[in-house]
Amino acid sequence: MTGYESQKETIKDLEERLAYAEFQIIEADKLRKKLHNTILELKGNIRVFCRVRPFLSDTDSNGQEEAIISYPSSVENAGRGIDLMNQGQKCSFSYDKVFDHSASQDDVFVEMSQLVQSALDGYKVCIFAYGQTGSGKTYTMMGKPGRDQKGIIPRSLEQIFKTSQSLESQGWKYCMQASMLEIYNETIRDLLAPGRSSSEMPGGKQYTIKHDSQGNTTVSDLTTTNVFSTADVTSLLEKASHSRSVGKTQMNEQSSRSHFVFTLKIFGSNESTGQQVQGVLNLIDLAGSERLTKSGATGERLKETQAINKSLSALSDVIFAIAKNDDHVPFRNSKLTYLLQPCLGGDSKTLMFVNVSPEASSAGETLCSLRFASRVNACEIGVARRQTQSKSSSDNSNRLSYG
Ligand SMILES: Nc1ncnc2c1ncn2[C@@H]1O[C@H](COP(=O)(O)OP(=O)(O)OP(=O)(O)O)[C@@H](O)[C@H]1O
Repeated sequence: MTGYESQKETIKDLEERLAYAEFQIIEADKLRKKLHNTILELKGNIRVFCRVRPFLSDTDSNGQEEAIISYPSSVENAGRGIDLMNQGQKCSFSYDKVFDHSASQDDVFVEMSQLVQSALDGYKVCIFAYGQTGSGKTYTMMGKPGRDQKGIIPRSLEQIFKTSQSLESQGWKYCMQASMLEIYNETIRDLLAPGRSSSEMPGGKQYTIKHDSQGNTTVSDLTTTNVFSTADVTSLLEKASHSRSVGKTQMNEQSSRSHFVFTLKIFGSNESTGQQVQGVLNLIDLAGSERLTKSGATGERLKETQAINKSLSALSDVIFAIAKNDDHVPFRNSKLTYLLQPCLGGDSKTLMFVNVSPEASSAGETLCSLRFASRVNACEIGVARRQTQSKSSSDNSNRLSYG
């Protein structure tokens, strides 16, 4: 064999190996999606992760804080159980995952990156953080500046953009639209409205929540912005955070007094297979649940606290109605529950974080949060459906189908 022929042979061999490797990647990706969906279906739709905040230096200045939280050592509850001592009694709970005070932002995100990924596959995904004021919801969802401190929202967006780029080699093209709103005193505020200041609302805007027959949610007059990179979303998040209503209570100086809802709509199409997908990622930082007596709120703050408590109790009414399989679920009793209706009552993949504080002074609040989370964990809301459309079906009809 001549040198030329042997080189040709080598190239052919390499090409065959490359084609096989590409085939294996596609097959592995299909398997990943299938396994992930099977796991979610087996687990039911609303999953619950619990995260315990570390003691903060000003709450444990002498290192003398009494430990009220411990973790069961049994093998079956490892990483899933949490025990709380309240008024001399031990209360035990278990969830899909429990993160102790030492869990890093990275440890937390690793556990949910597959869930985030499924928004790109055409699912509706909803992740929300619930818990007492100062228990770490904003830290979990948004995080702090610095690579290691970034929370779920920036990490999810980084992953979505990175993965969407890598899927380009398989023929996928994605278009993404972001919107951000807050619900403050039962009123929706558009955090990306041009020229918006925290004290004034753009006139004439209605912000009416609507769900269509396919479970897609829109809020009228809400600003939606096309985003092409993590940097685009980061600058929108900065804009939104300036607009957010932040007040001061005795519980947490930087306490967020509103529910914050970040929505990323994802439209994907594959030129080679003709497939189209439409996914949604909802990331929600709820306002803190707190008792009126404990927060020391008066005047405007008291009104805010009452509105927050009303919408959080509407959330628990909805969850309890779903858990009991009631015919009527009172989604319309608050803006928050009506907005979340497709996530709570339908076909999306929903994960709730219950954030808890470790201090003995918060034991009562922690017990309430853990009990609520157990009810949420027991809810089965149906099977998540992927919103996808193939080219052949689009020839006959313009509607998206679920599959
Ligand atoms: N896992 C953690 N590691 C380190 N610091 C944390 C952690 N969780 C929370 N913190 C810190 O605790 C404080 C309160 O947390 P955070 O603001 O996230 O609470 P929150 O539940 O969002 O409160 P609110 O309901 O008032 O918005 C912040 O200073 C935050 O940085």
